[in-house]
Amino acid sequence: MWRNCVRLARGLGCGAFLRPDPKVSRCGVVRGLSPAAPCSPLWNSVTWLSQARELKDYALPNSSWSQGMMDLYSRFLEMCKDGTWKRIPSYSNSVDHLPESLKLTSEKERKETRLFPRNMDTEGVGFEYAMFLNTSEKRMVCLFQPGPYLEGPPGFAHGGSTATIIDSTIGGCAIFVAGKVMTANLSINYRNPIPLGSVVLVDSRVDQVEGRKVFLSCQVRSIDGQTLHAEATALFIRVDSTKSLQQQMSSQ
Ligand SMILES: CCCCC/C=C\C/C=C\C/C=C\C/C=C\CCCC(=O)SCCNC(=O)CCNC(=O)[C@H](O)C(C)(C)COP(=O)(O)OP(=O)(O)OC[C@H]1O[C@@H](n2cnc3c(N)ncnc32)[C@H](O)[C@@H]1OP(=O)(O)O
Repeated sequence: MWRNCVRLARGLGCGAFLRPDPKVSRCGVVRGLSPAAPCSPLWNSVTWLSQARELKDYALPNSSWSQGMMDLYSRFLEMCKDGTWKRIPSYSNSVDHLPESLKLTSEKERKETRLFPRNMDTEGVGFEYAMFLNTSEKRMVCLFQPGPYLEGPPGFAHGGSTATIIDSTIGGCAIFVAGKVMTANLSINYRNPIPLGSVVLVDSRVDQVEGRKVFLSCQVRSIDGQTLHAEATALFIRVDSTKSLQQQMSSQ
């Protein structure tokens, strides 16, 4: 079963968080993948992408990460050891995250599907973040360090960038629990501005699932938990009938 989980996760592009992969360099680039590399239907289905270009996992530490970001990241990695939490790898193209079963036909044909927060060319200037999933709690947390290109009020993160990271974290949580979803509603209360370069914890969870509707909530807090920066509720709608990633992983 473990082997199948690993295979599935590779198909999802998740190999990096399941076990160290010798093909993944320290900066998270997956090198030299070919059809002869570890084989499973899901793995094979993503090799056409990796042949065309290298898959870089952006949710790994880089030199722009502050000590606070590194410390928090290490704390969550520790919590991954007993399987309670899982580190979620992150790529610049959204389809690289998805198994074939969750892709629309048009996505299969499209080679470039840029995922907005992962498409800044310089490390540290925009969205630096790493996500961790707790499946039993239906919870996704995101460690977020906003860079200077996200400036809104002088010295602070633009509210739209905060909305983006909330939407991505909540969205990631909804995807793992419910499968392919779209944001239908996102309601945010901004409580305290987020200083650029600081590190905050975006903590989201699924509160309820009613048919195709997935209701979630989220809080954005400082690392010490003392400052509430924002809180949000969201409604996501499932847009197809495929099983959730969580169901697929547990049925392997
Ligand atoms: C992008 C993939 C990345 C993959 C990542 C993989 C792994 C995760 C790792 C890391 C996470 C990283 C990234 C996270 C990814 C994504 C986050 C961003 C997500 C987005 O950024 S996504 C873009 C913005 N999003 C839109 O662009 C949606 C535009 N919109 C529509 O596409 C339709 O509107 C739709 C599909 C929403 C519904 O359309 P529909 O036709 O399927 O359904 P319908 O309208 O019938 O509604 C069914 C029932 O929901 C109720 N309902 C609908 N809307 C409501 C509302 N607003 N308020 C209250 N209730 C509502 C109805 O009232 C009815 O309720 P009832 O059944 O009770 O009558």
